[in-house]
Amino acid sequence: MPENGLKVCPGTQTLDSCTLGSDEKIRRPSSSFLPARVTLTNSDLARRSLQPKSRDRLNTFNGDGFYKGGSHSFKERRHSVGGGSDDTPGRLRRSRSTLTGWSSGTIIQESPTNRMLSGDSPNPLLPPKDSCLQIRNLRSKSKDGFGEIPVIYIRGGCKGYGRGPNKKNILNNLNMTVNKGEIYGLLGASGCGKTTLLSIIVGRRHLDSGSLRVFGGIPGDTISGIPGPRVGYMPQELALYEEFTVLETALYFGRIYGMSVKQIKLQLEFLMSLLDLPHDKRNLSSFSGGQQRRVSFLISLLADPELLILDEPTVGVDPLLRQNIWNHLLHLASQRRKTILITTHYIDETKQASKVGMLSGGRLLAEDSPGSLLRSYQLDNLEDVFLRLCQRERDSQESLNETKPSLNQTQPSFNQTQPFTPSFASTQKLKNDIFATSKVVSRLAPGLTDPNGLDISDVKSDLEYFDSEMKEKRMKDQSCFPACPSFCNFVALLKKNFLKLRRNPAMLIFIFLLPAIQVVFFCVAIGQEPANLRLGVVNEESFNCSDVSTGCSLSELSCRYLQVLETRVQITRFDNSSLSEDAAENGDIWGVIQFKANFSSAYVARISSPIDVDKQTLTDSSLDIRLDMSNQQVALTLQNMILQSFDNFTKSVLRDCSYPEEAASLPIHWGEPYYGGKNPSFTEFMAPGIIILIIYFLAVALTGEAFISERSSGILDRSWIAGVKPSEIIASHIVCQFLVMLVQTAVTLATIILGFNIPCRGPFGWLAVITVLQGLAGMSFGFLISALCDSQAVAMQLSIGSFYPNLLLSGILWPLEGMPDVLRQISLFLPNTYPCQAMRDIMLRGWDIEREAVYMGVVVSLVWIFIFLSLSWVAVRVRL
Ligand SMILES: Nc1ncnc2c1ncn2[C@@H]1O[C@H](COP(=O)(O)OP(=O)(O)OP(=O)(O)O)[C@@H](O)[C@H]1O
Repeated sequence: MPENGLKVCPGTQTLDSCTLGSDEKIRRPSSSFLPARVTLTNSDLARRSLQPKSRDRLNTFNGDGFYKGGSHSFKERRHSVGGGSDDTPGRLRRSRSTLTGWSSGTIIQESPTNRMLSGDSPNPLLPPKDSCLQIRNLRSKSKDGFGEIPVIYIRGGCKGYGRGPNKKNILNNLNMTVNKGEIYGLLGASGCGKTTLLSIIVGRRHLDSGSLRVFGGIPGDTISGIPGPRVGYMPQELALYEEFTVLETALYFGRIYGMSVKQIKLQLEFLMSLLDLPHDKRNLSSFSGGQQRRVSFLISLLADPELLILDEPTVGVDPLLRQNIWNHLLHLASQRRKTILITTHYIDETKQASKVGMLSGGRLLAEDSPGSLLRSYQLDNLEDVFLRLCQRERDSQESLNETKPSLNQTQPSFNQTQPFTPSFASTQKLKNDIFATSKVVSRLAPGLTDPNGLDISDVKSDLEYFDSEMKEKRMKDQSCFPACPSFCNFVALLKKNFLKLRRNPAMLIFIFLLPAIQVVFFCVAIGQEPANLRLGVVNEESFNCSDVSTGCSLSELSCRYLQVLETRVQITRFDNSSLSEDAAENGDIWGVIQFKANFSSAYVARISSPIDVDKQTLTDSSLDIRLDMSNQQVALTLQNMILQSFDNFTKSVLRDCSYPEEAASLPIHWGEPYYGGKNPSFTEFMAPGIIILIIYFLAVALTGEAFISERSSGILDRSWIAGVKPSEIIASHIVCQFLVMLVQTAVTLATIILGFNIPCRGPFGWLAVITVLQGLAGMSFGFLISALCDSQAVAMQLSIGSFYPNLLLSGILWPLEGMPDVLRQISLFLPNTYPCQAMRDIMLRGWDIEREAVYMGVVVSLVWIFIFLSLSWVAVRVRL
């Protein structure tokens, strides 16, 4: 969008942008700097378009008389002084306005507050003069003290929601001027775009097209002071931490505004008395709705801002207090020259405003002082004026629909979304008149070519002037600006984060103990050898085994073997194989061992002379075993027990008969393992992965909603408008979470290593470092999720969605060597894979940091932290 040019809102017809009605007034927005502005009726314009050129003298007047003048640049206007008022004529200002010469126009005069001399009265509550805040509070007055630039200046502002055919235009070529010291009451039906407009002014949203300047700068540009303490914003929602007291809330926002604790407390005392708020230490959650609204209002006043933007501040406030609030606003505007933009549904209260803007159909139907509006429409109250304007809009819209159906067909979304589309013409003839008028106007003033009724050259020069002023100020203030607020904001955010944790001690203890609790569950429930497994036995040699042989006795050896086996499994004896099979098929036992009637003699023959035995002897000396293999872990454990028991049984027989034990063993010798014990447990294999999993995903869960609740409650917006930056939010969360994570890591490692004797053969320090880094990676991922998601449900789904790939592919549950090659390569890029292997190598192999596998665990964790934080920062910046 060209900043200095004006264009018609996308999806809006050119003619729609004109502010003319059939007998409506034409305002000249470009003459917003003038004390006296002129509005013309449509008939005036039409008449003028037919007048000979020589009669179109350009005159400026203020209600009493005319000032004949031509075109002057904006800089010339800065030298103008005084102005007219509603009731009393003031001194004249020179103007370049090309339309001020039409004598039949209605005069829109400057409000009394607008005529006040420049310069704020000294405020004892303001931060000290040497603070950065003070330097940021740029005076909107020009160097020579005259001709202040407007505080809010919007020309041709367009804003819509949605895309393509679903796009809803909310603001359509809106022009608005709010001058210093004015109370500007913004009126409009619910849903007409008031909040949208306010959020654009404070820099939370951006115009699709058109120009906006606040304090002469573009919101978001640090030198404009927005976001920052120059603006006090009260949103419609509460947008406060309900678990905080009023003082804590004030301290949080006050620090962001750069105020000292003393200043905050001083200001708080005054504002609490003004707003009749209770001086107790209750949390805001126990305040009534009206009291909460007043606290919200208090926060917007806290830094004594130059510009107050109040979105329905008097909702839920009793009439007496409402009048108090208005009295204070009037005092701020008249005595302190504060500028106040206020939306309200109580139309009547805006009669106290210096100017009222009536928003409908995306633009201001009228923008004038209440007195002028009442006089112009000859009505008693503003509500009737508003209704009259809306009714007129509706009528003209209907007549336009009747006469020009094709116009609507081309703009379906426009008409659907804007019931009170402004009436510029009710017939084609009228439209032609207006275009003819525009042509005359452009002949009179060469810069005026925009059929929307805007003097493009005026707007262009205004914007150029603002920009040059801002450039000058930026150069002057550069030295102090960047450093100071960041530290103040960081401290404020950090204190707020810790306070939030402290406010909920039960939750804090739970957060600290949760990893330990999970580790205990893991160590107790997972990795232990299955016990009390039931095995059926059909022993044809001896059913009861009443007489178990000992020493070198070689009879009833089956009973001797079962005696060894019984120490590890539960044995159930069956008379015959059909009964045991039934039990196994019913799931009562995990398997059946069957001995032949001549097992002992056949087995002795087999081990005595293994080469000479016949096939029958081999069969009779074998144990017939069938297992239920449905549970691999149980089946493998049983196989292992049966084999080990048989090995022990054979060795004991050979030993008792004075034969070498090894004679019956497989000719394999298992040496000392390089790493780990001879009988490694599944727990040891799983422990490193479990530590990572617990720490990483607890961090994801704890930070995954960090921004979401703050964003949905409007607190994030409010903090941002107060001057907080995304990097500060992230940094404060990192510090806070880091300390929480240190405690979690200490508790987890102590539980697993000291509590459950899981060995850590390598350097404990590096184990702790990788654990903490994994927690930070999880925290950063949580930030990313919360920056991307609007709702907690979506964030939860994303967290769970990421949990399973990490669990299954990172080698936590199963060795990477068991995966297909491609998947193994992919899994190496996951944030937990290398760190898990590194921890396993430290704990079980005892490796140190010089090993590649270990330092890769550190490096990969750091890389993922960087990636997640960078993406979070981008996401927060884009979405904040
Ligand atoms: N983020 C958004 N996405 C889509 N539409 C939106 C969004 N925010 C607001 N709107 C729509 O824009 C229109 C103007 O909303 P806005 O909140 O500005 O109205 P309002 O005049 O402040 O209303 P009220 O007086 O009830 O607070 C409404 O129709 C609203 O539904």
